[in-house]
Amino acid sequence: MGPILVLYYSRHGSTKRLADAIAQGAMAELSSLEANAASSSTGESFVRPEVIVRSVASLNPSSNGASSKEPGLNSQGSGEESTNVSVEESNPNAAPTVTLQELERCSALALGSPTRFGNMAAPVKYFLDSTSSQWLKGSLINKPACVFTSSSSMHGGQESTLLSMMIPLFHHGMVMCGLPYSEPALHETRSGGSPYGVSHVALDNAVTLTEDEKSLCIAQGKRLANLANALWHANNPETTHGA
Ligand SMILES: Cc1cc2nc3c(=O)[nH]c(=O)nc-3n(C[C@H](O)[C@H](O)[C@H](O)COP(=O)(O)O)c2cc1C
Repeated sequence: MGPILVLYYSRHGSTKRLADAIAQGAMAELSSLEANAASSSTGESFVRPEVIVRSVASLNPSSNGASSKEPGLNSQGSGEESTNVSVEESNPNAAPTVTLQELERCSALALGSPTRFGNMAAPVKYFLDSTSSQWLKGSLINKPACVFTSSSSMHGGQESTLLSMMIPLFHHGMVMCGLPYSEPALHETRSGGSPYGVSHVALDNAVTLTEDEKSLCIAQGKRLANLANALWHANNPETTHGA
């Protein structure tokens, strides 16, 4: 069973916090699956998969003089599409950059992006647009996935961003999982969190997650890991749990 991949882009750190909390939930679920297998009377063994946290690469520096604040503008600032993409600084504390092999090998994917005009950020879309060979090979078919986002305002397009990130994952044949309303924090949250996926509202650029946001991330990570194990086992009936 390949690693559970938590993949994100984050410029200021909020989306990274969500990613780290989802990874924490996934690891907790794997520990509990491992403990259950160890205490099982059937003597079933469980080979625990890794949880890896990765970021997508920033866009390449423009050599045509376009401002880093103006993605997509050409040197005349006309707004016409430039052949060189412009600089998008990433968080210096970002996780290592993902490779296509890591994506291909994963047994589950959590994909996160800041909300940008109600949509995913360009570096995330740019990365997804580089995955046609994984689509051709069907590498992600029947693997579970979830999506997450951070925005600066409560009604600034979190749900549309989450839905937009799901679309390419459906094309890849992934099995989308959100959060059920049996999660108490989904009823109680006064900030981020939705059945479409976990989120953070970074009012005044506050990157720290609320208790409800964090507990929903943990629940999302657990659900993703649990589904990864179940789906992988269903598709590989002859093999040891998690092997
Ligand atoms: C180009 C751009 C577009 C943005 N669009 C939105 C938006 O539509 N709605 C919103 O609430 N916040 C918007 N924001 C704010 C970010 O979503 C917010 O700061 C987010 O928490 C950043 O995540 P990060 O800390 O992971 O970088 C935008 C920011 C930028 C730079």
